Amino acid sequence: MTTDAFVTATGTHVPAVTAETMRNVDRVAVEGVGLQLLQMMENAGRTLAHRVAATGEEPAVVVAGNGGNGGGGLACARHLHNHDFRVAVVLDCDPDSLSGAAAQQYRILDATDIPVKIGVEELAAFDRIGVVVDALVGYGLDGPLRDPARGLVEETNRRGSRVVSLDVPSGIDATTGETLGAAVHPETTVTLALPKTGLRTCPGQLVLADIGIPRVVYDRLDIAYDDPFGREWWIELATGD
Ligand SMILES: NC(=O)C1=CN([C@@H]2O[C@H](COP(=O)(O)OP(=O)(O)OC[C@H]3O[C@@H](n4cnc5c(N)ncnc54)[C@H](O)[C@@H]3O)[C@@H](O)[C@H]2O)[C@H](O)CC1
Ligand SMILES: [K+]
Repeated sequence: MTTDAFVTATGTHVPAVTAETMRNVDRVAVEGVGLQLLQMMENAGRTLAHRVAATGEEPAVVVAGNGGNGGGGLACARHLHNHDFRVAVVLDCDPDSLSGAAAQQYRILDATDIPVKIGVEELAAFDRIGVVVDALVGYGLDGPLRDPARGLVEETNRRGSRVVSLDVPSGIDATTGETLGAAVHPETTVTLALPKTGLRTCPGQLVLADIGIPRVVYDRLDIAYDDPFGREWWIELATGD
């Protein structure tokens, strides 16, 4: 299901999609045209790194879950580190519980000297945090945030840190926009490929990142898509009101 709810600075209308439709986009991208999740995740992480760098804040602390959202955060940490930004990672889980593309991202990260810590006590132990990168949960939220993710969100909010969220602010339902318990309050959300219907009421700036999905995928899913990016790799969106 899509609703035409976002518009670019040049007036292009961008269809918003539910979490279910986004899963279908991922499925057709992988099974239909051969784009791998790891490729899309890497594109997501690199664009996120650009937006985090633009805050001018250091250190950046990437708070990462164990799914696709977390994997994008791990890629972001590596791209920031490659460009001499001070960065650390706080996982909400033991790295051994990572799987698929997120585990592949962690394996690469583990070859670097980026500090990786686990749990809310480690987040609280930072003397100073320039910006929190919220890569805990994206469109895979299944209900009110549970610990440890909830504790990490509450600590982030307690600190009052600047926050940049990946895809969907953690704790907000990607389809309905409901906050089902605790949720972060990002200044910027970098959402991926297409905006989600639940982002209409999203606080702060909304940036849409191209993660390399060819438009044929949208055509196959009958999603009315006018290229919103032109010569840009990411663009700012406003609600279409
Ligand atoms: N084409 C795209 O849009 C792509 C998006 N990518 C990113 O992948 C996520 C979706 O990944 P998925 O693994 O399906 O789910 P999440 O990572 O969002 O969430 C699963 C993660 O969250 C935990 N969790 C879920 N509900 C709760 C809860 N109520 N309380 C606590 N924790 C919860 C769960 O345990 C998992 O750890 C998308 O948002 C993008 O960021 C891909 O990178 C590439 C393609
Ligand atoms: K998130």
